[in-house]
Amino acid sequence: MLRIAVPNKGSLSEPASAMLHEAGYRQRKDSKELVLVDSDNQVEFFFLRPRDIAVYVGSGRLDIGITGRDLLLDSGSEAEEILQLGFAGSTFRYATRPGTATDVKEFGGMTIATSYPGVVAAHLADHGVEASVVRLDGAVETAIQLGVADVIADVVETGTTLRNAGLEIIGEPILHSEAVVIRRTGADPEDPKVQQFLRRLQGVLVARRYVMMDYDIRVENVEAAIALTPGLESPTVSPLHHEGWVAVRAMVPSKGAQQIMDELYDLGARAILTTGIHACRL
Ligand SMILES: Nc1ncnc2c1ncn2[C@@H]1O[C@H](COP(=O)(O)OP(=O)(O)OP(=O)(O)O)[C@@H](O)[C@H]1O
Ligand SMILES: O=P(O)(O)OC[C@H]1O[C@H](OP(=O)(O)OP(=O)(O)O)[C@H](O)[C@@H]1O
Ligand SMILES: [Mg+2]
Repeated sequence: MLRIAVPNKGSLSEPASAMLHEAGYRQRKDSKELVLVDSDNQVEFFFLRPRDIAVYVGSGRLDIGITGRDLLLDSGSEAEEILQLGFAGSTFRYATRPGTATDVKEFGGMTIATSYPGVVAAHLADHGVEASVVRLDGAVETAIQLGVADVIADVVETGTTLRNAGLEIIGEPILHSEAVVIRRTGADPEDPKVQQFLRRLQGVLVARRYVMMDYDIRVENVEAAIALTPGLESPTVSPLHHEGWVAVRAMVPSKGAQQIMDELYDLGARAILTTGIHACRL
């Protein structure tokens, strides 16, 4: 049985379970459940604190896990990213009160509060800056107001929390994070159980990002039309009973599908339909 770590709380928890459910796996009904066996699919899910997941996977106790790239890097565990999941996207950045500093290089001798001390210490070392790092569990933005730190380093999504705390961003993002699937560094990349799990999640990603587009078009315009809808490999072009016309079927990114439909219409395509993809294996 494949043993998989899933976040039990926080920003990653709900979208991770939703994605697993879409991929055909059983998910827990009660948020107090810690372990769930999906015998039909031969997997066992362990619902763990997001911050602990890289530790379990890095130790080899669990085969794979879903966590945030920032948490993986901060843990320093012997685990690596094998698939990006496209949710819980954020940047990790420094911020401070206006007037404190304008560049990381000015942080020397200051105190930096963060929930990610591993990431921050490594970043400061890379920039040759000697500063103290104070680890806090959350609500890090308040640390400056309460005099615990001069600078914070924290997750930024919309920037609203920083603005509300009267803080301004300093420098470029320390990293870009999103939810990722991880496994132990050096684990067998060909493991068929892991490969099947990844194909299922990739199927969900594709089903979320693409729609199927069908349309009819005159033969002489088909080349111009398929330039707009090249598909992932190659579009299907089938003859129609109506002479001089063909039917085209191709996957197109759902973002921008309406614009493609407008352009196809202008090219003379008709009966242009898009349908959602429920699941797929490429
Ligand atoms: N506002 C946010 N937008 C996107 N991703 C976020 C946000 N806040 C946290 N994350 C991501 O969630 C993961 C951290 O999960 P964790 O459960 O530790 O914190 P959380 O989601 O802030 O939950 P909580 O603070 O309620 O415990 C990280 O990968 C982080 O990048
Ligand atoms: O840029 P924003 O859209 O404002 O989002 C970023 C905030 O979201 C998270 O906080 P959370 O609500 O999880 O509280 P926490 O600080 O206690 O983790 C994160 O730690 C930031 O504080
Ligand atoms: Mg948080």
